Amino acid sequence: MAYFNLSFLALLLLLLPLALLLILYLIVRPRPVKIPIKSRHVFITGGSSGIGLALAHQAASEGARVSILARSMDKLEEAKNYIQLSTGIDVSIFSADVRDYDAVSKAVEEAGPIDVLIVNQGVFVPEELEKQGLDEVKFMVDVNLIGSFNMIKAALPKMKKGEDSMPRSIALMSSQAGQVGIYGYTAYSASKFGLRGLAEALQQEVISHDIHVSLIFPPDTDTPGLTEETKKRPQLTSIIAESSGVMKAEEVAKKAFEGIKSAAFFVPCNLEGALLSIATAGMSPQRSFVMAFVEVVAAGLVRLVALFFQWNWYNGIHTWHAQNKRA
Ligand SMILES: NC(=O)C1=CN([C@@H]2O[C@H](COP(=O)(O)OP(=O)(O)OC[C@H]3O[C@@H](n4cnc5c(N)ncnc54)[C@H](OP(=O)(O)O)[C@@H]3O)[C@@H](O)[C@H]2O)C=CC1
Ligand SMILES: CCCCCCCCCCCCCCCC(=O)[C@@H](N)CO
Repeated sequence: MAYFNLSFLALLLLLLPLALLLILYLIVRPRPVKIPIKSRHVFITGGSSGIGLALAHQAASEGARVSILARSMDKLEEAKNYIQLSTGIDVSIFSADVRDYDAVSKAVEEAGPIDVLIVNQGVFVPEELEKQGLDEVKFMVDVNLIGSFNMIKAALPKMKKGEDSMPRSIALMSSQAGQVGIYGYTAYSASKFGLRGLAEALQQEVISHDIHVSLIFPPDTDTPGLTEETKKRPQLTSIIAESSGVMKAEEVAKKAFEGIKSAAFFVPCNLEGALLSIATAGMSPQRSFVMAFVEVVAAGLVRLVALFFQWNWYNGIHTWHAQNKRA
């Protein structure tokens, strides 16, 4: 009898997760889809530097037709030459400020219909809100958030009527600071959290046109932008950001393309990022039933880990203030 009960229990323990996996397999929406890159038109904003340049290089290496957009023509030409030399691919360049809708619209018109739009441009000036000028706050929101609206508004009509019948992608470059608010990043985090709302709503609007939205969440990444940023970053910003380490732009680009190709809605880039994505899954879509399973089963435990991170960060903030009062 005891033997029977035990094996029954073991069977149940095995069947429950299998049943959950089956249910999730049946219900995950949107459905999994593959986005081909080879021979397709990949348009990257902020493609002349850092992560954007690494993305452009990777797209070219995979045989895509690549266009990049940024303000400085000099940096665009430098990027074009670099990619030409290392891949033999000729990249189209467009000089425009994403804050200028007409300029962006004209660039998109010239570039032709886009298959994969990567909205990657971004600016970051970390400072405590009390010290930061509202002009800088507005600058970050304008470039990172409103600039992304401008890009998508300009590209969407032609993306809907794609030339081929293959699925297309709109990918947005967020940041781990777009998943959790970080000291010194009130404006930056707000601009990146904004991208999440944009992405979630947009995915529902474009799904019937076979367009798939991805949100990429890198940690600190070694780029010209980060070099500038660290010169003026509050110490506490760096201490908290160190929880997730630093990646190379090429590594982020590789993760980003893996995510884009599998049309993942959330694209974390490192282990901490994977945890962060489970902790902040919320009501975001999830196409992978395996990831959905992990999210459901690990939710409580990952929340506990998140609370330990907050414990650690707040202790750090208190300690820092105590020390700097004495100094
Ligand atoms: N580096 C990091 O630690 C992390 C970065 N990110 C995000 O990744 C993205 C790229 O960052 P990163 O590679 O470090 O940045 P870089 O500063 O190295 O490059 C930024 C790119 O964006 C372009 N750009 C900036 N402002 C505008 C504008 N108004 N209109 C058009 N293009 C513009 C720049 O060209 P130009 O100046 O000529 O216009 C450049 O090509 C950003 O969205 C950033 O928030 C996310 C997490 C971490
Ligand atoms: C469940 C537990 C999760 C634990 C992991 C938490 C780690 C969070 C670290 C946040 C780092 C933010 C870096 C922002 C980089 C950036 O965007 C700037 N460099 C500007 O470009």
